[in-house]
Amino acid sequence: MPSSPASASPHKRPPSASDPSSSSSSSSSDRRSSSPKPRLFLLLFLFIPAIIILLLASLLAPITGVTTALLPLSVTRLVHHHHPGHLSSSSSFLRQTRRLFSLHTTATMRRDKYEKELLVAQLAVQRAAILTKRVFHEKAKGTVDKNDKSPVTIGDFGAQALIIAALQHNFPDDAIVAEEESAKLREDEKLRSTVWELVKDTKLDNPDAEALLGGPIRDADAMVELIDKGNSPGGAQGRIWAIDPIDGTKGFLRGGQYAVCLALMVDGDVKVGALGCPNLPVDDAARLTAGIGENQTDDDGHGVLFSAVLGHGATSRPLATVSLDPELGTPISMRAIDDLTQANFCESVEAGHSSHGDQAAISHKLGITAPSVRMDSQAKYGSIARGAGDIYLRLPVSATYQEKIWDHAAGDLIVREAGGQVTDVHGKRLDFSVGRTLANNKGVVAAPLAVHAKVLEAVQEVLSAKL
Ligand SMILES: Nc1ncnc2c1ncn2[C@@H]1O[C@H](COP(=O)(O)O)[C@@H](O)[C@H]1OP(=O)(O)O
Ligand SMILES: [Mg+2]
Repeated sequence: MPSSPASASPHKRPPSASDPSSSSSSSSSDRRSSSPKPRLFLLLFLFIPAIIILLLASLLAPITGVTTALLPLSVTRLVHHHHPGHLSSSSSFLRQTRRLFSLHTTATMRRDKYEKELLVAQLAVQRAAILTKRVFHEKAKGTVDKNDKSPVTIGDFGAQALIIAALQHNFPDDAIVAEEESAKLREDEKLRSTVWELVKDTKLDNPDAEALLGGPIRDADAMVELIDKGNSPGGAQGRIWAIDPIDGTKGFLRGGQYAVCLALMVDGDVKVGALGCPNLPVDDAARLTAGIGENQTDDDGHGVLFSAVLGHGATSRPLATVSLDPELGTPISMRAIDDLTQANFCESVEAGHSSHGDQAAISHKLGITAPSVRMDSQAKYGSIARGAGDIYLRLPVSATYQEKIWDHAAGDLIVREAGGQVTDVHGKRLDFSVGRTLANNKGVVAAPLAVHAKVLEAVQEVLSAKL
């Protein structure tokens, strides 16, 4: 039968030499009732460590990313739980201390997940993608000029303005590297009003999500100013967003693949990436087909959003699903390739962007017989990340061309988080810390981690004369 606690029993057990618990409990209760000094000692025993923890955690906060806002709350709880009535339990104190630290660890992890950044990036990409789709359909109706590059220009400016508006609203101190600058828009009144007509009423159909992005842009002048906020020189320090409002302009025009691309770099390292691909199938299991490069408009319910946060994996979800839950989405991973001869390649449609001849020679060297799938934009990165394709090569054509960071930042992270490796043709990781271009890199070799070295070897053998 369980014995009742000594304090609750009207008949105290007699102290026994063989029963240390009873002797200590009785002596401690005696001490409690007879002398204030031990109480003071215990108070100090609890409060001094609590204060030291507070000071230490405050000092470490800038390094670890722990939000100091949590500290007073935790310490208050700690102190409350240790009023004199509970002072006898040192294990309870240890428990509370552990809880305090675990609270801080959770806070750090939450912060490392870049939850808000991911959510804003996803929603901003989704909203901008709606605008690009509207431009495409206006073009089809003949409302915007079909014969020149104006649909691209309108879509580029409009999407960039909408994304920057969302970033400025949520992270006003962050720098932005974006592809477009507004000079053309300032000169051309007609172009400006066409872009404004589209921008002013492009919104997410979820009012909470739209509010999170800051709602509509005030007026056409504000829109032009926002576009110019994307003029950061980039670099190795601080938080910098990279935007490509429409990557794959040729694909966009031909109803093929294009992507709305957004990534956050912190001190030169990509932490968050979002890629909206309006003309890719929603289904992650659909393998790439030769015809994926054209006539793939979103009319058939296409459109996928890829996202990744460094260290937290990559996901995909339908581009049409607007949600305030950044974790909604299906984890994606690259296809495990046992036999490299069964792999498939994707590459640029434009031979001027990546050497088709070198790619064919590399395929041959690796014993790959399937013809490469040609498609525009970072949709290639998204496609291999979800195992629809396997390998993406970008083989330099020009000795002087420097790849732009906005053409690779989101895709690089999404592939690596899906179990891939991304390097240049020399085997170096892409270096996003040296400005607006990848000045330290040449070309791209993206493949599942397990076969990347083998693919790189073949690339280097084929390119040996040029490297
Ligand atoms: N010579 C080149 N080599 C590699 N990429 C290029 C070259 N010229 C332009 N690009 C860029 O390739 C990207 C499209 O890639 P993809 O062929 O994979 O769709 C575009 O952003 C385009 O940049 P830009 O927009 O400045 O023309
Ligand atoms: Mg681009």
